[in-house]
Amino acid sequence: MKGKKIEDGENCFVPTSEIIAVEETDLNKKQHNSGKWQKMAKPHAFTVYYVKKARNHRWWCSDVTFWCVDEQLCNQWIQALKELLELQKARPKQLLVYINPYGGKRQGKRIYEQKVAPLFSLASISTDVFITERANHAKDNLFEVNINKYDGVVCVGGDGMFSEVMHGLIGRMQKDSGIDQNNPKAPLVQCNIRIGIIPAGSTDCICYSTVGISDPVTSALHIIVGDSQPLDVSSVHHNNTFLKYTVSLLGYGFYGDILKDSEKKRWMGPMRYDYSGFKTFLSHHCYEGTISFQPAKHTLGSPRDKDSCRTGCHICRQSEQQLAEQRKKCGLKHEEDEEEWKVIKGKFLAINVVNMSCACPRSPKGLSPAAHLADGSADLILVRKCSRFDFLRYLVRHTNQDDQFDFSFVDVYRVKSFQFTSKLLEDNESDVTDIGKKHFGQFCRDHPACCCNIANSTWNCDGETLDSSAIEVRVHCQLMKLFARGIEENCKEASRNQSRVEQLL
Ligand SMILES: CCCCCCCCCCCCC/C=C/[C@@H](O)[C@H](CO)NC(=O)CCCCCCCCCCCCCCC
Ligand SMILES: Nc1ncnc2c1ncn2[C@@H]1O[C@H](COP(=O)(O)OP(=O)(O)OP(=O)(O)O)[C@@H](O)[C@H]1O
Ligand SMILES: [Ca+2]
Repeated sequence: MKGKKIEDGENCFVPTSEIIAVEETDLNKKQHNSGKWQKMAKPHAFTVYYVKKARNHRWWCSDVTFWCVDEQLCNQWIQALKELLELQKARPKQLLVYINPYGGKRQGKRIYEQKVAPLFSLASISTDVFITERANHAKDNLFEVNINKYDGVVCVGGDGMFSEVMHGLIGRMQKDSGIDQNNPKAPLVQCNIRIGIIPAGSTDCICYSTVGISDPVTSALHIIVGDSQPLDVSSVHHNNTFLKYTVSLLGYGFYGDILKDSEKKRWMGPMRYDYSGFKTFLSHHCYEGTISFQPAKHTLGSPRDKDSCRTGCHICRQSEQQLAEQRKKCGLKHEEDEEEWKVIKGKFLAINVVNMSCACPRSPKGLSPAAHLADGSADLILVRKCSRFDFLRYLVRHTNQDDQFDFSFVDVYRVKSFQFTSKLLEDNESDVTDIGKKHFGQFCRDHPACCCNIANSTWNCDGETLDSSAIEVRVHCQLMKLFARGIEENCKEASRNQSRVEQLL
């Protein structure tokens, strides 16, 4: 925390919504060796802790101390400011915190204790902290706790840890409402308890894509000020059996293979993804299958838009309204039953379905830069069979300003539902006796010019593997909420203005 002292004739401007706490200042602890206050017999002071916005969406906690000769006046100020803070009704008072001590670089516990807990305590937030001892511990626990006691759930870890907490909360919500998650068409009940993410994982894509930076202090401050960002969630089913929910990447081929290989190298920490990424890139496998999807007609946006989803996004708001109206018109009928399906068959290096941009430190603009957080749609990115060199050109564009969709072998669609069946499965399931067709994969492997793999790939679902390759996916508009506000526009500008105001007043 950086502090400053406001003296005679100076002013400081801080919006109430960005005040973290107000405290009487202990002048015995605080040095007051400047100016006229030194001469004063018994000065009084109070400190206002507030959000300071820096570059690249980073927030930190700053403080300003106000000095005064009159004790009563000082107390009146403290009282008035505390009352103003009480009016900030969206702020959480009681949080349930889950820490994965083994995520990312295994720093979750230290990050929470050193960087986050002091801020929560400054903001008078009470916490029940739970350190996980095994995978799915947090998820299982969420089915048992008295959830109504809390104003939010915080997960300290990576995307996998977030996924656990999300499954716990959404699953609990459906169970309590008698909704069968195995029914792919079931209208899921929205989850109103917000989740906060303290990034301590390997990719931290969900945090990065919803806050703009992967930084524990910034995330803690978004929780403290009570931000709220609705988020689309997609459900994944196989043969009327629920598999998983996803909010970031559902990837087959390249990202599925990276994940599968990297799971054996967990000991390498976040580096495992680069190692397995390089290996998978060299192996250059493609997979054959059939994709069907329903285009998202309710949303105004397109994946090739130049503008991306920002705080208070109007595309998300209007798309959600449009969907609600459609649902009203259709009554009990499933509106998706009426809509057309598009079918695409082919050989793909990667099939990615993303509910958000999937921006992360490795790729600050993400897999689909114009994807929206809460518009009830996902972007389906198909990378068809191409040369290694072309695939590398495609990958490199995730790290620079060039358009990664501007390739003849890349197609992108905005969808509301999606299905995939691998060729291998189609062949095994069909009654065709043609041996050649049944062993298509084998032919491909034997054919030197073809890189199609005999085996299936695996689905990477927010960093977890799925057991089935044939899946059915549905986007559920704004199914849950995060303690975040999306990416703020002109962040640099905002921070420059704030400091200018502070200097001027
Ligand atoms: C030449 C450089 C090209 C760099 C291309 C970078 C593209 C990076 C795109 C990242 C997208 C992340 C999507 C988020 C997925 C999360 O739900 C999930 C769980 O945390 N993370 C991963 O699956 C973890 C996925 C990790 C992916 C790492 C990919 C690394 C690729 C390296 C390819 C090297 C080729 C070099 C050839 C000389
Ligand atoms: N105590 C624990 N022991 C082992 N595994 C755990 C424990 N707690 C949680 N997990 C599991 O660890 C997995 C990975 O955790 P996490 O997402 O935090 O880190 P990561 O995989 O390094 O990061 P990212 O998902 O951002 O790539 C999660 O799927 C979670 O279920
Ligand atoms: Ca979306």
